[in-house]
Amino acid sequence: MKLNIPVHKNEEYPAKVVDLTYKGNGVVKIDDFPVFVPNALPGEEITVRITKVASHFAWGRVMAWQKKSPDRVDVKDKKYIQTGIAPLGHLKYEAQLKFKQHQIAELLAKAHLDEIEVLPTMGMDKPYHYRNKAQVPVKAVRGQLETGFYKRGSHTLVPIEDFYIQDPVIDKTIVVVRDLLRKYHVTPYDERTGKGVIRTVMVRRGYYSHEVMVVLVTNTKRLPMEKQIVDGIVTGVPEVKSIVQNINDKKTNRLLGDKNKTLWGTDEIHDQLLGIDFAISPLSFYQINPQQTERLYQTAIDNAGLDGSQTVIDAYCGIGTISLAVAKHAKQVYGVEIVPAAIDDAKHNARRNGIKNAKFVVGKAEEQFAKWQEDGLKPDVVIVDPPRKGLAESLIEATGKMAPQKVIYVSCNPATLVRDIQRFAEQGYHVTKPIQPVDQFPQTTHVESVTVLERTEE
Ligand SMILES: C[S@@+](CC[C@H](N)C(=O)[O-])C[C@H]1O[C@@H](n2cnc3c(N)ncnc32)[C@H](O)[C@@H]1O
Repeated sequence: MKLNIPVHKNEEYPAKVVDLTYKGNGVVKIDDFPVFVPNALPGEEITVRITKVASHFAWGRVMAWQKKSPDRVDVKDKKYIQTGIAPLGHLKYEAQLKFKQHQIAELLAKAHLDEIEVLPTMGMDKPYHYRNKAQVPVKAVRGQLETGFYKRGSHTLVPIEDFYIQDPVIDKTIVVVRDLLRKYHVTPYDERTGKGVIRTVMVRRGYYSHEVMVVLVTNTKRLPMEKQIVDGIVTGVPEVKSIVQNINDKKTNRLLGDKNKTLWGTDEIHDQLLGIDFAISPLSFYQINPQQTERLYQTAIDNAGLDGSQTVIDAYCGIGTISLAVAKHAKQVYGVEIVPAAIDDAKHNARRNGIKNAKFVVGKAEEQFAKWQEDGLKPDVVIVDPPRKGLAESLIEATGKMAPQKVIYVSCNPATLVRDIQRFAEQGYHVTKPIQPVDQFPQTTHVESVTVLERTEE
């Protein structure tokens, strides 16, 4: 069957932007045919040039604006759009927060769940400079060693000094390291030839502790001019507590290798989340935006309604952030997580904080739920914080059988959240409070939220 496609590559059309996708692209319709246009906002009138045509949609680029949205802000630097550091950076922050709230509301409406209310998104007072971790590639650009970020969908490095959404101390640290690598002629890794020394610079900084960790990822066992570079970092970054070499000598897209060598200072740095002290080593997972993580998880914990007598399951517990914070308000907490290293960190952090009523298990949450159910475990509250794909159906069924009074759902994907709300209804659980979105990643399209489900049917 021949498809009737009304647009052609490289042709230009006048168009009105009618929507914004969940990925932050504007949508225009040309004879009802959808065209996705980056950097275009609803209400804008534009001239669009078609860049790519597929069978049911096309991509386009804005060539000119006839009318701009009142929600548009000037992007500080076009590099943030080119690299995808701030894909919503052209939208006013208040409009970003509404965009996130509406995304959940629209998906609920499509599922005929309009009766569930969605609260305004909890945002940040300063929605930039929030990231406590940077992983920047190092490459030769026109013969000079540069640090920066890749252009979207490519391995072309765009040199950047101010990353806008990262802690500025981290940005400064990267420049100090870059200048030392240049000064001592350390060669950047070349992924085509597999030659060169330095691949990536990773920097972490504790939000409360201010402790800085610098990780130099090398393609070689030895870091040339090690002493000079370490001395230069210690002098140039007063808050540094740990300098580590991570060896990654494989031809891979993975950023970090498995082997770490502490070159100076401690093996780990520390920071607090929800009053718990966490040890962070080079390979540990740790929340990227601590201020908003505290608000997101505190919302979840407050809604659990704990008084010290309850048994709580924290599914997809990662390094146990929620479990360890919940432990002081519960009788017993059980955490399950698929990554063994994260569970090691959770146990390590429980011991360091003197927490004895949290038990952590490595495994697939869906399988562990079936085991707990068979063992007769009767949690009062189940907290879930799954990855984007949401919950396995079997986990929802096992939850129904264990019959907790409440399920607190921390979600990073509204589409799977709405699907799972419908599946929970089949088990007798209904949303009893408005959903609370929390902006964990300002300037990006990520949408996090907390939903409270209660057992309303036997
Ligand atoms: C959104 S994160 C939760 C982070 C956690 N609350 C914390 O503070 O560290 C989702 C977690 O689910 C884990 N995960 C993914 N699939 C899983 C599965 N089938 N069973 C258990 N954990 C899984 C991931 O490794 C990740 O740590």
